[in-house]
Amino acid sequence: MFNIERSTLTEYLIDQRRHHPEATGELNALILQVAQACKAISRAVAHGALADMLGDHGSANVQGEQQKKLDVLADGIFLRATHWGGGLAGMVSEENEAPIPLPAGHARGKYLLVFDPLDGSSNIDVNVAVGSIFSILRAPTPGEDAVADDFLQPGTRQVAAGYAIYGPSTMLVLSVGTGVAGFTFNPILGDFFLTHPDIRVPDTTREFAINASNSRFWEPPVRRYVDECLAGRSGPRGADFNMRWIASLVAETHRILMRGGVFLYPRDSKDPGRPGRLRLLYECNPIGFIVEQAGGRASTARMPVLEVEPEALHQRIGFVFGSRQEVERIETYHADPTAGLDSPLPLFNTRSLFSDNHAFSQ
Ligand SMILES: O=P(O)(O)OC[C@H]1O[C@](O)(COP(=O)(O)O)[C@@H](O)[C@@H]1O
Ligand SMILES: [Mg+2]
Ligand SMILES: [Mg+2]
Repeated sequence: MFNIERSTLTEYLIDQRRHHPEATGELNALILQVAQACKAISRAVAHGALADMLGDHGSANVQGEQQKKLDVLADGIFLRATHWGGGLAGMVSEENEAPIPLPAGHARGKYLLVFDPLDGSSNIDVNVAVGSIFSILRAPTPGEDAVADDFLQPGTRQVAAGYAIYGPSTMLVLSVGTGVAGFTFNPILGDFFLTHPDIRVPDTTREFAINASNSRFWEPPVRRYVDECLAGRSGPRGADFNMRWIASLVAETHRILMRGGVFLYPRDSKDPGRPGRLRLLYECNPIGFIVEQAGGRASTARMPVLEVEPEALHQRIGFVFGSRQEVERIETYHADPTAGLDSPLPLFNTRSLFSDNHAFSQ
């Protein structure tokens, strides 16, 4: 049961470092500090009401969202676990408007850390899985304090990204750019062990995730996509679809990595000041990096999300990711909202993007 024959996270990182003979070990040290933070947050989440962890903190963050006690605690844990480490030139968190100042009189490193310390906050009080998300970028001026503009790098430049999920078991899912590996936390040994060595997102799926309460604000291509899924076997897709909505991005991501699926939190007209719900730098980019490294696709529905040039630290954006064929279909609908509508049969019969739809052509 202790699985000590499996690689630990540390062993995995040392092994990955062999691909980079010039590496100093700073990246590995930083990832291990993040993992340390996730262990501490996992304990806090697990103790729940016993440790007075539930409920509101009574404050609002920079985005005007009510902070939960665990949002604030997890933010502090991330900060303390990483800011003395030496590898960092700066850090940005969901919970802080500006980059968090690093301790004075301490050498600056070559990496930037961007994180969502507690994702899925609305689920804390109802005991549903939550998580933490992180992204690591190179500092444009290593050795010096980073400024806000230094963090505005497209997701393609991420060196590493990952998330921890605090569910029935705690897991860390990580990519250092060589695929995706999943580690399960052994609370008795206090370490993460490699349990999912090469996670791949299946190309096809019959499961989608979207917050349907926003449907009146959706754009026509999203409405069309969902309508076609809901139409099931008798509709143009010729297959029944299942639906999930957990309202924890990490939990949705984990499900999609484990068994496929497609997730949409698209651009909508709910709040004109917010083109989308999720934040580019510490939600969409790290999750997009993981998903693409696992062979899936991550998009704004109009372009690959990792290619977006960020404009602000807390920028929101439409986000669609998961099984490649479904994301490509949604992108096609956005590029041409009437694609295939004039001639219902040919689109679904040809050996094209939609050629997986055997049932309809039968
Ligand atoms: O409540 P909604 O609109 O369904 O939004 C759910 C989304 O909001 C989030 O909880 C936002 O993240 P935070 O909890 O870190 O603010 C995502 O995890 C989730 O996908
Ligand atoms: Mg979040
Ligand atoms: Mg959060």
